[in-house]
Amino acid sequence: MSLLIINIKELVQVRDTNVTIVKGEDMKWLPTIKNAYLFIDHDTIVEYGKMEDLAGLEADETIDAYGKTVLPTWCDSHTHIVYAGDRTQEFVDRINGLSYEDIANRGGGILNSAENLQNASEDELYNQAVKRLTEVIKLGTGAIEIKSGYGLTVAAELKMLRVIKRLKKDFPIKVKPTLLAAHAIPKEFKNNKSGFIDLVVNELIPAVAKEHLADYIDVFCEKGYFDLDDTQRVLEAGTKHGLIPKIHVNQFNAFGGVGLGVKHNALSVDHLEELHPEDIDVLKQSQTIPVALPGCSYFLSIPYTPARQLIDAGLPLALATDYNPGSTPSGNMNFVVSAACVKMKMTPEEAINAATINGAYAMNVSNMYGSICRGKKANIIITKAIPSYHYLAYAFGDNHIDTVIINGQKY
Ligand SMILES: N=CN[C@@H](CCC(=O)O)C(=O)O
Ligand SMILES: [Zn+2]
Repeated sequence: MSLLIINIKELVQVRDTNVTIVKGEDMKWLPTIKNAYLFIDHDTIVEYGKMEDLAGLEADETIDAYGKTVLPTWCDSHTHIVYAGDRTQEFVDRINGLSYEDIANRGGGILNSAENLQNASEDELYNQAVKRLTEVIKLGTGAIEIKSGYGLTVAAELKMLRVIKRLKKDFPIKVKPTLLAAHAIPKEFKNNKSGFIDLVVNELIPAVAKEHLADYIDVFCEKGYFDLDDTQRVLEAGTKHGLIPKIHVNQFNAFGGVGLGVKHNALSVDHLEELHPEDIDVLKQSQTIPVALPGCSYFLSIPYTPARQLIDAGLPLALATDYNPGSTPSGNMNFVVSAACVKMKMTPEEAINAATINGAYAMNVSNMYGSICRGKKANIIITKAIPSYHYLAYAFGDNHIDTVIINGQKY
C-alpha cells in the first residue's frame, strides 16, 4: 500500500539527514518545503520534494493537500494517561482557595488517584485509557510515553504497567512505558518513607524488570515527596535493572535534583518550573534533555518553565503534555505548542521542534520519529487549510487538524 500526498502548501520539519535532537540557536530553524509532495510506502516515508520535481511517482492512493500544511505527528514524552476517574472536585476546591499542596496534605491529590486506581479492574483502567489515547491520536500525537505511579503498591503498579503493555500492543503509535516508582508516600508508609523506598528497591523494581514492563525509571523528586537520597536510591536500583532515568524535578522547589538526574545519565529532566543557574550549567555538560510541561503550569497557575533561559544557554528543550488527572487533565499537544509560544516566549519554530524531534529524543525514538525524513515512520499530520504553520500556535483552542496518518494509514 502506497500513499502520495500532493500540492502540500508547506511540508514542515523536513530533514534530509537523520537529525535526532536540535539545541539552542538551531531550534529557531524549522526546515520546510513549499508546494511539496510526500510519498509513503507502507509505514515508511520514502520520498518528498517540490511538486515541480514530482515525476513518475504513482501510488495506490493520492491525497490532494491543496492549502494544507503537513508535519510530523507530535511526540509527547511525558504522560500519565492510565488513571481511574477524575479529580474535578479538587479542581473546584482549588478555585475556592486550596492549593495543590493543601489538597495533597489532607490525603487528596495523588493518593486520591491511587485509591481510585487500586479499586479499578485492569479492564476498567484499560477502557478509560483507550478513550484518552484514541482522542490524543486524533489530536495529532504519534508517539507517547506513559507512566505508572498511581498504583503505590506492587500489585497496583504491575496492573498499571500491564495496561500500558496492552495499549502498546493494541495501538499503532509508538508507546514507551515508564515505571514511576516513587510518586507519593502511601498512607501505610506515612511515617516510614524509607520502608516504602525499600519496597520500591527490593520488590517493585525487580518485579517490573522481570516482566519487562518498563523502559524508564521515574521519581517525583520534590519537597514533601522524595528527597535527593530517596531519588538516588530509586535511580540506582532502576539503573541496575536496566531502566533509564527520566525524572520529575523542580516542579515546586529546586534543590539539586537536576544535577542528580544528570549524574545518573537521565534521558530527561521534566517540569523545571523552578530553575537555578547551576541547573543550566550542569545540563550543558550532559546528554540530558529538559522537558517543559506548560499545560501543568496553566492548570495549576504555577510558573512556566523558563524556556528562554534554557534555549538561550544553548540547550535543547522538549515540550510534552503531562496528561494526568491532577495537574494537567489534557493531552492536547496543539495547546501545549500554543501555550509555549504565548507564555514561554518560544517562537513557533522552537515550539514545533520541541514538540516533534526533541520530544522524540526524550523518548529515545528520534531515529524513527519526529521529522519528515526518508526511512522514518510515516506518522503525519495534515492540517485543514491554514495560512501557515504559525497559525497552529496563534489560533489556539481550535482544532486545525484534518487528517492524522499513523504508519502510513489514515487514523
Ligand atoms: N508532579 C507529579 N506528578 C504529576 C501530577 C500528579 C497528580 O497530581 O496526580 C505531574 O507531573 O504533574
Ligand atoms: Zn508528570
